[in-house]
Amino acid sequence: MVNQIHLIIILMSNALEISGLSFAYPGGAAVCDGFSLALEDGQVGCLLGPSGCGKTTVLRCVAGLEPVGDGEIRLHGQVVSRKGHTVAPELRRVGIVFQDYALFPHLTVEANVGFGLRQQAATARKERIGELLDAVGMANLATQYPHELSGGQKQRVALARALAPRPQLLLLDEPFSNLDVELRERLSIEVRAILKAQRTTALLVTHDQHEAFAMADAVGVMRRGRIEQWDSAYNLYHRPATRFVADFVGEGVLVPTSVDGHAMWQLLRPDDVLHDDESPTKAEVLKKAFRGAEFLYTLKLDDGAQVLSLVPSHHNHAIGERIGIKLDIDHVVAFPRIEGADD
Ligand SMILES: Nc1ncnc2c1ncn2[C@@H]1O[C@H](COP(=O)(O)OP(=O)(O)OP(=O)(O)O)[C@@H](O)[C@H]1O
Repeated sequence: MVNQIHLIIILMSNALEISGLSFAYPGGAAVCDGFSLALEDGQVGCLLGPSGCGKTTVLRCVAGLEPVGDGEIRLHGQVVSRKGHTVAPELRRVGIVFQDYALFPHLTVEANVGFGLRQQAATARKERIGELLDAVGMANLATQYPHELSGGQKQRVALARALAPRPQLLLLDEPFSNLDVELRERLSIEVRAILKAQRTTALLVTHDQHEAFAMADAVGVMRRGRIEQWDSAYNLYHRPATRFVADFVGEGVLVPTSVDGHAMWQLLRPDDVLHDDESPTKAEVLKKAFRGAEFLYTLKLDDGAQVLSLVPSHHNHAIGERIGIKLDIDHVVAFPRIEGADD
């Protein structure tokens, strides 16, 4: 009976639930205060935010590396952190992938991957190592040492090592920030596919929104130790809940406007401002950035306001030229203009 109740609790509960978490480093100010989030089984979540907003600190609390103040952290319904109670990191079944790979230099790729499986019988261990090396595309490098691998290959091994013991949660702390942009984009997509294939619940931390968008089912934009908006990438971009989210996610400008007599800021994304030679509304080209398929133009309107416009790159206009524009706004996003509160 007790076991049945336990099973029902596990089935009903989230894989990870953080509620009302507060945390301060000894002698320091609060890093998190009233921080909450929940991840369902198999969901990939991401904390996205500027440097110093507390992303890594939240991961450290979830991993059991820091004792928490107020609030609770639960893994599949079991409280692993609350004030005065911290389940040790090695008892949480939480895997971690770090920015700097942290591989064992004296162990081969396969020994690194098998490190967390030392208690298992040799055959089962070998089978699991093989399965993971296949999943991350490293089977042909099984006997190499870390110093013989590229950055991307090292991070694949680190991922395989973290996944090998089937953690109930995987934490990834800026996993691709040491890699070049192209590889970063490719690996984010690959790693998401691997996590989904292994049905792993994961929480990623990054300040790179492309990485967040490529990998996560839901993204929490953090500011000063709290989540401002927990949402899909699409909604964060098109329906930002606060001015901070609008500023932090994607490109765009906030232009002053008036709605029903109220002073507001209206968000204009570069894809809201279209270039149209026939349009009577003209704007001056102040800056242009070539992006391959498109130019990102910074344009000055007649009232002095500046907007961005994404234009197919065969429309190659000179700085200082006046070009026709029109707005194509599907959904107006506006925030109240409050004196002194627009930081
Ligand atoms: N060991 C520590 N002792 C005292 N303060 C710390 C410690 N580690 C971090 N902090 C402080 O806590 C705050 C949050 O840091 P944290 O590393 O969690 O931010 P972050 O969002 O992960 O930043 P980044 O993107 O730069 O890694 C910062 O103000 C930082 O200075």
